[in-house]
Amino acid sequence: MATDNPLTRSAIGLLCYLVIAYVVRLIRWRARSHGRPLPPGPRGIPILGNVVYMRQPEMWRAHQRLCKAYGDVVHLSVFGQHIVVLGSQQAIVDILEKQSASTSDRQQHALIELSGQGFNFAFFPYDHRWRRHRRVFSQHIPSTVPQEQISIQRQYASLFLRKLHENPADLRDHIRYVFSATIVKIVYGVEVADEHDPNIALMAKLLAALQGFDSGRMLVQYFPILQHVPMWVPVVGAQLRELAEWRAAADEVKQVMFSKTLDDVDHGRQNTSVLARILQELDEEKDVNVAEEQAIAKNACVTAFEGSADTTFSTIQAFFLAMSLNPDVQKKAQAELDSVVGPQRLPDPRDKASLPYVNAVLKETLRWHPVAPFGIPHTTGDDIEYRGYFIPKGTTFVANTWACMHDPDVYADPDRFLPDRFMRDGKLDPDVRDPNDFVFGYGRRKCPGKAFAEVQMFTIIAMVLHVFDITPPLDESGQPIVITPRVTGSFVVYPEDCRCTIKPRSAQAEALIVGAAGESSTG
Ligand code: HEM
Repeated sequence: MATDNPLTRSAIGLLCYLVIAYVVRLIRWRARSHGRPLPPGPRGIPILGNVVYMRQPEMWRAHQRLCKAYGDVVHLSVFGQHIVVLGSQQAIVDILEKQSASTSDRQQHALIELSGQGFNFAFFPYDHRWRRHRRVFSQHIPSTVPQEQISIQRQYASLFLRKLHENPADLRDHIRYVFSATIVKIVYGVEVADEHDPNIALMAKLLAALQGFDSGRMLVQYFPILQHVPMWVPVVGAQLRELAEWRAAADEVKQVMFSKTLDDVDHGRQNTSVLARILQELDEEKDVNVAEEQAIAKNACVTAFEGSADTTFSTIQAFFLAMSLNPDVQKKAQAELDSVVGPQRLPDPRDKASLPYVNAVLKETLRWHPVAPFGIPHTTGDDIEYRGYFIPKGTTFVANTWACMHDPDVYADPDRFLPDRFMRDGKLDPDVRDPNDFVFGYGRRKCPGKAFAEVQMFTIIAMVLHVFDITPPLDESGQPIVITPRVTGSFVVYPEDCRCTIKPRSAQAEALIVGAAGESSTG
């Protein structure tokens, strides 16, 4: 008989095992899903699933098309991982806001630790440890921005004006500098002199690592087993070496910046930074695990730096590009500043309520160029139901923030930069969809630096418009170069080209720039 053959017996045994495993899985799935289907979506290819939808240029446009074909809640599967694309405000609010007790988790993968990002609580699972980090962050960078932090933002914004005046061609470096230096001063109390300061170089390494982490090109993200491959293996070995450099950069930043602040505190030097305060409070507290609390403070501070430096850096580049492409908008904002603030002083955050059009410029910048077109994807920690569909625990939600910001039914002509769409009768129109409710994310994971970022970006935009004219860049023969707005990056995006010509609006404006630099104690 054929079954006497041990090979055949093993094959039959394996087959029986597979059939039983399949049936058990099916029964369990039925029990969990109660027969409800997954949301609709395109058919995938074996093993890879719908990977093609997760790796393509301008993925947000591709997802918008996907939602047109299948509806605003679309199921994809990539290497067996469930992904649900959310393509409308309704679906995002229903799932990420209203069910946020279940949908605030993050997908965990080997790359987070391997790339040195294990400290960043933006990537933590939704658990007790995340809550402790987030609480420390929100106590010290609260939603009502303290006056002391506003003053530091203003001081560095003034310095930014002077740097732009002296060397407008280095726009990008100045933007990088102003946001990095401000957060480093607020969080660690460390003064960063200029773009060439070693602290900036240190932080730049960390940001390069974050951008690499985001890029999706690291193979260990998809095949964690590859982390055990020897370094000499082509391609993977080179990636593992790169990851080791990123880890070293993250450890260095954490340690160097922490030690500077600790040294100030230990030697009684004046330091009123977030970290110094936390360390002083810990000194006075009894019954706390100081090492554990210090580790949380260290993580929260570097997370603040990472959360702040790139998002604002990208948004303000988009602002300069938008201004050089839209002279009418610029003139209108300048007219408002002239009439409300006048030529004798610079605007400041207290003018915010009296400058609706400048507010509209900021809103339109955030809408036109959402820096994180998909936010940071959430994951569900429980099986959930939506519109009769079953969404299993562990599903990752990709919320198409970009699509909500470019919905032609909400924003006519969405690719155009039109701050007027937020205005009615000379005031901000409360009935227009507010980009601030989208671009900073959703539910319990919503950006905790939102208020801080809004005040800082408003201050910079208002100050820049008050004293500078921004026009297109010129070529060697003095002719304007026409820039077509395009972005680079994947999960965080940056304008590909934001070159422009920046000149003081008048002699009086120039005096304000120079005078403002005198106000700042830095640089
Ligand atoms: C243009 C400015 C900014 C934008 C557009 C932005 C956007 C975002 C988005 C989309 C998320 C993910 C939210 C979610 O998971 O739903 C996020 C998270 C976060 N942001 Fe921001 N952000 C900005 C500025 C800042 C600043 C200035 C800070 C710090 C001072 C900051 C700190 C953080 C942190 C710590 C998280 C992680 C929150 C968590 O997972 O619990 N962000 N941000």
